Amino acid sequence: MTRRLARRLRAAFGSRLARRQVRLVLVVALAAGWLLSAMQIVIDYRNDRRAQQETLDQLVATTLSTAATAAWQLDGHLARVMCEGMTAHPAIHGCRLRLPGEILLGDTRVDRPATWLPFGSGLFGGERRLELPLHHQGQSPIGTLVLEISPASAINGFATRMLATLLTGTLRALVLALVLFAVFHALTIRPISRLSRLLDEADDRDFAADRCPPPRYRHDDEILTLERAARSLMQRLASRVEELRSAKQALEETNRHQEQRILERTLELEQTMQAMRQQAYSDSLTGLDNRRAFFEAAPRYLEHWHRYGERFALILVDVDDFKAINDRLGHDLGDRVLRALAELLKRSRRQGDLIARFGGEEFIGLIKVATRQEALEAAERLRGEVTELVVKGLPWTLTVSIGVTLVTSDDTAIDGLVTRADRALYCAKRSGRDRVSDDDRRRELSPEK
Ligand SMILES: Nc1nc2c(ncn2[C@@H]2O[C@H](COP(=O)(O)OP(=O)(O)OP(=O)(O)O)[C@@H](O)[C@H]2O)c(=O)[nH]1
Repeated sequence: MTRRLARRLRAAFGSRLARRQVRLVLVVALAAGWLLSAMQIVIDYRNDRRAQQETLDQLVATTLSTAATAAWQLDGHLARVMCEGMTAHPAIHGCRLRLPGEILLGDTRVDRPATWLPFGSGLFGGERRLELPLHHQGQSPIGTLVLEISPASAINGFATRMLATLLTGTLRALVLALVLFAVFHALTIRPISRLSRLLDEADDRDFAADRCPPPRYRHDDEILTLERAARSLMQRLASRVEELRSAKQALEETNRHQEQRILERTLELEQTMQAMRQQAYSDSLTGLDNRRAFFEAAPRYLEHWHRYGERFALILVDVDDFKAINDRLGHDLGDRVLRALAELLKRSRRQGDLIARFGGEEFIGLIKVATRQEALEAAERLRGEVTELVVKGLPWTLTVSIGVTLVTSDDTAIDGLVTRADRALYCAKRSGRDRVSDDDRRRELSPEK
């Protein structure tokens, strides 16, 4: 219960608008309350003074004849009773009946409480003394009635009433402020606070799905209009956000699709380039590297020689009388012979060797060897294996001539090596074919047939 009340109070006074309104309402209500109290006090003061004066006048008027009788008859008892009656009035604190010759027939004084209102004497006049001459049947004065008047009790009474008026005025102002605040709060602050909370806390998806309940507000006024306008604005915003979200998703989907297509295209391109590279660097008939591939790769072999001291020999292998195979047995058989020879070269190739079709019926190779002798032996072995090749449709033994040259430290370009090997090959051909020749000795190494 207490917690609920505390929550309600927090909700009521939590907003800045509410706090500002409390201050304003308090100031206005207190100012109005105190103004009304001040007016009431002024009226009260005037009435009080008039009433007091009238009472005093009446008292004096009714007492004067009694005082005159007491003075005429020199009746001290009557004078005392009269004086005691006079001092019973709160404004009179002294009463004296004085006969000529300063003889006192009656003298009564009472103590009055002091006044605590600082400006009381100014408002009600200070203490004063009334000396009223007493006459009997129109004769010269037979005595004097002396009254000492004090405004203390009037001032105190007035002050007490003034305080009560101020207190009730303040209380009334506070109650009024509370009522005004409650009304303002119910009419404006609460719906505005709810609306601002609703706008603050709701998610755009809530607005899009119309999941936000409207604030409980039933008055058809500007606040309701504001709430409707805010709701419609938020709904429009929410639908725009939704559109943007879908557009973003569609864009991301398209991007993914495009990336996928780019990847596929790149792969296709790479495969095409690989195929083109393959075509550009390999011989379509035999599958060996072609002349271009050989000339691009060969410099690396020379570099190896110079950097690591690895030794190589260049060999040129040329089919003997190949024209005769073509002319007599047909071009297709010629092709088959070239393919069979290429297969043999591939089989006998060791790791690190570079073998290529140099052109026509000529093959070239950079083979790893330790010495010139080893190079010649390898060439010789190859030549022997060629003679054992069986090619279907070829009625005679296939032979090749091989030119060999060793790579030396002076060789910086592959062209010079090819020229040397070609010279050795020419030498082998001229010496009768089916033999190996090296460029140094310029003679065939194969036994004479
Ligand atoms: N079938 C076929 N023949 C080719 C190919 N390339 C070149 N030729 C033929 O190879 C033959 C080479 O003949 P030549 O240069 O006279 O050489 P050869 O007849 O072997 O004579 P030597 O080399 O002196 O023994 C020519 O007839 C070319 O047409 C090819 O790819 N396929």
